[in-house]
Amino acid sequence: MPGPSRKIVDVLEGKTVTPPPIWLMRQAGRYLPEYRETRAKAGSFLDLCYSPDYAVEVTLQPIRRYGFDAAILFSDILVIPDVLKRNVRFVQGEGPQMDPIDVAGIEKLDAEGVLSHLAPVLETVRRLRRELPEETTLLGFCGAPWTVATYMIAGHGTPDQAPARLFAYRNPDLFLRLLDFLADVSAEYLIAQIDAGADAVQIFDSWAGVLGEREFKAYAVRPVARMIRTVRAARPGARIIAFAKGAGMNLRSYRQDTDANAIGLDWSVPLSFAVELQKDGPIQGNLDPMRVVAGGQALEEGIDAILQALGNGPLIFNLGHGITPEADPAHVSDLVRRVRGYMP
Ligand SMILES: Cc1c2[nH]c(c1CCC(=O)O)Cc1[nH]c(c(CCC(=O)O)c1C)Cc1[nH]c(c(CCC(=O)O)c1C)Cc1[nH]c(c(C)c1CCC(=O)O)C2
Repeated sequence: MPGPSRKIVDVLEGKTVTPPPIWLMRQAGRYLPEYRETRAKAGSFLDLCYSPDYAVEVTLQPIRRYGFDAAILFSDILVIPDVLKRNVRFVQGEGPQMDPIDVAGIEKLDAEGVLSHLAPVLETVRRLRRELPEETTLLGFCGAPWTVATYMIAGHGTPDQAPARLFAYRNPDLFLRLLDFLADVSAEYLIAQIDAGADAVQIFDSWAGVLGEREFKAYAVRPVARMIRTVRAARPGARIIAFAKGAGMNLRSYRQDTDANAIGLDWSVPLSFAVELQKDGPIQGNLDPMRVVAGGQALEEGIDAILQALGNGPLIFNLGHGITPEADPAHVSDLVRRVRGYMP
């Protein structure tokens, strides 16, 4: 029996859908008053991630408001270090923190019990697939090994991930083992999300842009390729979006090297280069989130430039990174209306 038609699934399988389907990275978040209200009730941010009732609710909020073509599971990439017992906490106004890991800590990492600790997140995925409209794609996700490792090594966010880069130069073999470990744990997590009902998954490599050429191959491409190989070996046909933020020219062979179905583009990727990348397959992106904050002409011009350059090929309309808390929800309505009104 053929399943329901989901536009983002169609694009991931190589089709051109006109107008292009749309969702936004961080579409559930602090720019929405209803999110802030649920967040206040839930306790800590991790409590929100591990409570299926609240996590389902905040995932659905932007779908109800805007009718996006995809819902993305509400969780965080840092649940992986959390279940690896790194003592993750989200301090209001300071971003995420955890116990920094050292050589001895890496040698002691143990994947035992990881999936059972993530059971509430998988329960959220199952409930979402039941509650979402048939035509809405459900996206699961996780962080890429490099990006997750940067937080594990520094113990917090940094402007350029100097601690992880330095650690990798000083301990190259151990660092590769850490990335392989994270790749294998994360692949199992993605397989479990797919089994729970995710139609596709996105791998977020938010810090790919701080890597030199050789390090990009070793720390961004290789572990993500390993993850995708593992997921596809277990679940043939699994649909995967890989988003390597700030990767620039390194994106040229990223799709081929990782075997992702679609690649995500940040707003610094020139549209002329995006056109080249789209010749090899589906792309996702790449509106500057600040255009959504600005609204008006800045928003309209940014949308139109993307639609003109990329709207007649396989495109998932999205931002070039997550929407920010300052964004006006009314500007998001304007964005959705304009993309849906596109006629080639
Ligand atoms: C690097 C990264 C993280 N988390 C994530 C990434 C990769 C994407 C990116 O680069 O933005 C991914 C993420 N984080 C969140 C989602 C949920 C789904 C969605 O709506 O996109 C997703 C997909 C919720 C969240 N994750 C976080 C929030 C805000 C927490 C709050 O409500 O107080 C949300 C809605 C917290 C978080 N989580 C993280 C940071 C650095 C922060 C603090 C910065 C901030 O506060 O915005 C780690």
